Amino acid sequence: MSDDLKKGLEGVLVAESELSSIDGDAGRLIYRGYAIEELARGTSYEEALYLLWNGYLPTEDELEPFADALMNEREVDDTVLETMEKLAAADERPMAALRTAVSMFSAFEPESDADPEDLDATLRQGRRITAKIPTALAAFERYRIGEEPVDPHPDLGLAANFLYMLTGEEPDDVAAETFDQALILHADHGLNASTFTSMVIGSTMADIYSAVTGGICALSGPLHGGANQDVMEVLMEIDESNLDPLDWVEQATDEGRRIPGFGHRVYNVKDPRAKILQERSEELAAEGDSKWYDITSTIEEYLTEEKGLVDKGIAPNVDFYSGSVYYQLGIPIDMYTPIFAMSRVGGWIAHVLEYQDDNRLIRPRARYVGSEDQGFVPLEER
Ligand SMILES: CC(=O)SCCNC(=O)CCNC(=O)[C@H](O)C(C)(C)COP(=O)(O)OP(=O)(O)OC[C@H]1O[C@@H](n2cnc3c(N)ncnc32)[C@H](O)[C@@H]1OP(=O)(O)O
Ligand SMILES: O=C([O-])CC(=O)C(=O)O
Repeated sequence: MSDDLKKGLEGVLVAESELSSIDGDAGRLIYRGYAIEELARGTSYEEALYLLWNGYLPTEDELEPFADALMNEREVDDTVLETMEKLAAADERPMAALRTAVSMFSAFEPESDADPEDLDATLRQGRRITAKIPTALAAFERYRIGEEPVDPHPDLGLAANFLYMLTGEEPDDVAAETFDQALILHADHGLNASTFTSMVIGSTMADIYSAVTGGICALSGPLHGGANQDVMEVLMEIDESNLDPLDWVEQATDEGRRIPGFGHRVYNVKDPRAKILQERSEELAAEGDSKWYDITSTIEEYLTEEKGLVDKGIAPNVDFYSGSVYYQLGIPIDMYTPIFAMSRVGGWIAHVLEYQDDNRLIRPRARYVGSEDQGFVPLEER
């Protein structure tokens, strides 16, 4: 037994996986052997899900029933909708509402009595969760703006349907394709903190609802999925400060503030997903308001080149450009992290199933550095 302390489990190997691989020095990400760039440009989120869950890219004949099954399971029980309405009225945060919604879905799971070792049943349960998350989230947003939820659209895939349920209007092709691509880019990423959380929960053979709920909790933090919202808030803070963006960043870094959307445990170079999202952000900017793209790219250039962060291995991560993309799609800022969850649920489910297929309880240890002998004193004598 090694006594080496690996704070934050950095570099600790805990599992084998065929799902995704990251080369942090080359800035390369693959899902099951396919480069993320090819998947982002050539597939839909449904195809990426199929790939992660089944191990290969589907044919058209395989994709159709898979996408239909997802469509048929989009509706959520009225009790969930009523809860979304109450949480919206209580000004709850969308990420917390989503956490509650997923936990509630299990009450309406038709296969709730399935044997935990029946991994086919777990996958069907996971598919139901994945199908319902956009519906619950969009309903929450509708209630928040004083509108009724919009029923799922019978002809739209997961990405376009979410935008439709959010706004009540069918998105144009650019919006639907950009959002679909963002979902593909966020679907999996090795043993990141939220996926590992789901795996730890899954390793106890707890149900997939618990594992996904735990993943949502871990994703919500600012060091992980919460950073995409923080990036947009920083951009707005810069805009409202009336300072030159570079003066603002100079001041922030001098004060020791961490710039959200920068830095990564695995990448020492720019995240390949950030490159793709940057392209999307630039394209959207060319058609509309270029302000957010301009501020973001100016900050990147300044931090990486002039401040030398790139030499320290600190570069833009996936969250750096997703904010300006979502903003230009008209998505409310506090929905950015829930959208990340809407996509990453695919990876959580895939990793839990892969791990449970050859399960061993995850249980590390801590080095005890407390006192060995305090000398016990009964309550009345303390
Ligand atoms: C989807 C995702 O989860 S991607 C990550 C999203 N999170 C963010 O964007 C938040 C900002 N980034 C960070 O806080 C970090 O880079 C993390 C948490 C992502 C990775 O952290 P770790 O691998 O644990 O690195 P750690 O926190 O030890 O930082 C290492 C060094 O880089 C510096 N650093 C890391 N990120 C940043 C940043 N965004 N801005 C400035 N400096 C940074 C740290 O100050 C530290 O410097 P030091 O050694 O001189 O003290
Ligand atoms: O891998 C990580 O640690 C964080 C990340 O980029 C992700 O989860 O997409």
